[in-house]
Amino acid sequence: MTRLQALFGGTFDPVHYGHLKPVETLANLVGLDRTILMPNNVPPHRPQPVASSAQRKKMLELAIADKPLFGLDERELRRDTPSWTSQTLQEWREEQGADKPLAFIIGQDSLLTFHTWHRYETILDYAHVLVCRRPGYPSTLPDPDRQAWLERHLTHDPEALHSLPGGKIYLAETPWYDISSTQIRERLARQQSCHDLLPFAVEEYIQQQGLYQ
Ligand SMILES: Nc1ncnc2c1ncn2[C@@H]1O[C@H](COP(=O)(O)OP(=O)(O)OP(=O)(O)O)[C@@H](O)[C@H]1O
Ligand SMILES: O=C(O)c1ccc[n+]([C@@H]2O[C@H](COP(=O)([O-])O)[C@@H](O)[C@H]2O)c1
Repeated sequence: MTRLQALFGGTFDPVHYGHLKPVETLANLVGLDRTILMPNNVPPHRPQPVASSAQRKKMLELAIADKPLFGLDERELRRDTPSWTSQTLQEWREEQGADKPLAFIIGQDSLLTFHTWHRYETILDYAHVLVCRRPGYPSTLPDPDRQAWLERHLTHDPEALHSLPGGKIYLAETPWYDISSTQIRERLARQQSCHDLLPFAVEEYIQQQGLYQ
């Protein structure tokens, strides 16, 4: 069987356990040997991050140094235009060939805004979308047409993710982590500890760089 490959895109300002831990469970649920974290350079739908692209990349490297499941993809860091996921996945699909099973990982909050993404409807032409649960966000879409769109693409069968190149949405039963980068930035600005929220090496780097003060 061709193995499913997955990219997990994000701003990662900074990376935290709410990114890493659900994806570790997701990997077991669907059979991912490797998950590639992909920091964006110019986030399409939000203000520019506080940390530079180089700092966000370094924090990711520190976070995954002892975790063989994870790799890093720097392709979006090499582009100065908005990091449109549809464009990135189109390029990735062209590199990988038409038949290879590919997936893009998002959290539930991203699924709720997915229909606002640039050329969102093309994303499923290039890859599956794997969704991790996130506390505080509803598990259904508010608009009936969008919910119908979701249901047309849903699969509950991880095998389908390996046997088809793309086109399916899988809602994974991953554990809830009530952690956000915003919460971490705010806590650090108030000199509060973030020990339980992100890897120690990342916290140490943040202190060293004087980030989020
Ligand atoms: N706690 C979490 N549980 C599940 N998914 C998450 C969690 N935090 C982030 N994600 C997902 O990871 C991806 C990258 O998220 P991002 O880097 O924007 O983190 P964030 O914590 O949402 O950041 P910010 O607070 O700055 O908006 C998104 O698809 C998001 O849905
Ligand atoms: O392509 C888009 O229009 C688009 C809009 C919003 C987010 N994204 C991507 O989705 C991923 C998660 O985004 P964020 O803002 O939650 O870090 C990240 O890779 C973004 O580049 C992509």
